[in-house]
Amino acid sequence: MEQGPRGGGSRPAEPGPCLSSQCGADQAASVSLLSAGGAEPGSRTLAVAAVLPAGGCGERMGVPTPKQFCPVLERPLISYTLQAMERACWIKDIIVVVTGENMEAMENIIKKYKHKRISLVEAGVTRHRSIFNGLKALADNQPNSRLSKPEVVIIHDAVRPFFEEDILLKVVTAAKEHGAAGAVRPLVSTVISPSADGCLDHSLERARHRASEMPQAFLFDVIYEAYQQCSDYDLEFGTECLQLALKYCHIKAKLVEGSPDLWKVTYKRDLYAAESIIKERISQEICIVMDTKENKEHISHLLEEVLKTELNHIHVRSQALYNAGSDIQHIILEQCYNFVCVNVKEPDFQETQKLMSMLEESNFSILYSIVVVSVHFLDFKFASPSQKMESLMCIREFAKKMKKRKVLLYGLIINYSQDEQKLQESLRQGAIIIAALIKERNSALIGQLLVA
Ligand SMILES: Nc1ccn([C@@H]2O[C@H](COP(=O)(O)OP(=O)(O)OP(=O)(O)O)[C@@H](O)[C@H]2O)c(=O)n1
Ligand SMILES: O=P(O)(O)OC[C@@H](O)[C@@H](O)[C@@H](O)CO
Repeated sequence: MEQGPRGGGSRPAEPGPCLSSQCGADQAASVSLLSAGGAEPGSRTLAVAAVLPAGGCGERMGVPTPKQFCPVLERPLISYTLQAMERACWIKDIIVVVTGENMEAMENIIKKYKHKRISLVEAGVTRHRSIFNGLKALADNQPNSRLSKPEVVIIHDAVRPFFEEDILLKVVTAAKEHGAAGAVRPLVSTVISPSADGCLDHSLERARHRASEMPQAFLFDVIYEAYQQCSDYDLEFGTECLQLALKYCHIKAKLVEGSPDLWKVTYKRDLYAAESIIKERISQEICIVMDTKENKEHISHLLEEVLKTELNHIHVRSQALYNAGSDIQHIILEQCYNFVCVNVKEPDFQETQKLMSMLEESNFSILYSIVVVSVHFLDFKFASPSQKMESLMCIREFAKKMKKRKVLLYGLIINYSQDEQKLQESLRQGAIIIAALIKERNSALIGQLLVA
C-alpha cells in the first residue's frame, strides 16, 4: 500500500472544491474497441486501470462523515461508484485512494459488498496529490506490488457514481488515440470573470464553453510524466488533470460529450438526488409471486393485470411459488429487487413465509435491499380488516428478522369484494400502495399492515 502523505490536513488557500455481476456493455464490443491494434481480430487487449480519488473530507457537504462514505439507502456512496466501475470487466485494477484514517473503513466496505480488483493507496492533502499517489502505485518500479503499469489509466472521482460503461469506453478509446480524453457537459450557468474590485469584468460565451466532468482517461506515461513535472502550486491548487497533460506534456485532450448523470456529489442536496435516482432505478421491475400460474381467473392474475395497467412504466413479471428457489436467485440476478407475494392459502402468511425461506437460502445481492409486499385478500363484507390484522400480527416480528437480511417486508390487505367494480377499485388502490412501498423502500414501515 503506497505510503503517500497523510490524508486530510491543510486545504488549498482558496476554497477548492474539497449499477450486476455480468460485464456491462457487450463484452465482445468492448474488447474489440480496446484491442491495442484497433479492431483487428485476436489482437492484444489494452491494459486499462482506474484511479478513484476518495481522500477528501467533503467540507461542502457539511457533515462529519466524508461524503464518499455517506450512506445512500444504507450503503456508502463509494460502493455505488465501485459497482459501476466493476461493470467494466476490462479494467484490470481499480486503485482507490483514501486517507490513512479511512483505510480500515474502506477495507470493510470492499469486504461487505464483495468489490473486486480493488487496491488501496493512501491519499494526499489535495486531490491532485491523491491522484498522483494512485498513479505511483501503478508505475512500474513499485516493490512487492502485484499491480502492473497499464497503457491507459482512467481517473474518476469516487463521488461520481452515475456513469455507464459506454462513457468509459469512449474516453479510453479517445485517450489511446489522443493521449488524453475527458467527459464534458454543457454549462448550466454562465461563467463570468470578476474584476479586482468584485465587479463584472467579462462573461464567457456559454455556448462556446463546457463543464469538465469525469471520467477522464490518459495514456499512463502521459499523465504520470505530467504529475512528475507538476509544480507544487499546481499540486496544491489545481483542479483539472486535463490541464496538467496540456501544460506539462503538450497533449490536447479529446473532449467527449457525456450524459447528464456524470455530476459530482458535492452538497447535501446531491445526496438526496443520488438516493432518489437509485430508488428510481431499482423500482423498475416487480415480480408477483403466486401459488400457481395455471388458473388465469385467479385473483393473483387479476392483481397482476392491474399492476401492469396502473404501473405501466414498471415491468411486471410473475413466478409460481412452487419449486421457485433457483428462479428466485435468477430473478434477482436480473436486477429485480421487488416481490409481491399473494397469500391465498390457510393459515395466513404461508406463501410469504415460503418466499422468505427461499430468499434466506439464496445469497441474493447485498447491494440493494429486497422489497417483499405480502398481499392478503379479505371480503370486508364478511369479516373486518382488524380481525385479519390480528392473524397477521406475526408479520412484525418476521419483518424485524428479515430486515437484518436486507429484506423490507410490508403487509397489504385488499378488499376481495364480490362486487366487480369494488374489487377493481380495491385492486387499483392496492397497486398504488405497492408502487409507493417499492419506490420509497422506507424501513420505518416494515412489518406494517396497510389496507386497500
Ligand atoms: N485530498 C483529496 C481531496 C479530494 N479527493 C477526492 O477528489 C474527489 C473530488 O473532490 P471534491 O468533490 O472536492 O471532494 P472533497 O475535497 O472531499 O470536497 P470538499 O472540497 O467539499 O471538501 C472526491 O472523491 C474526493 O474524495 C481526494 O482524493 N483527495
Ligand atoms: O474541484 P473538485 O475537487 O470539487 O473536483 C475536481 C474535479 O472533479 C473537477 O475539477 C472537474 O472539473 C474535473 O476536473
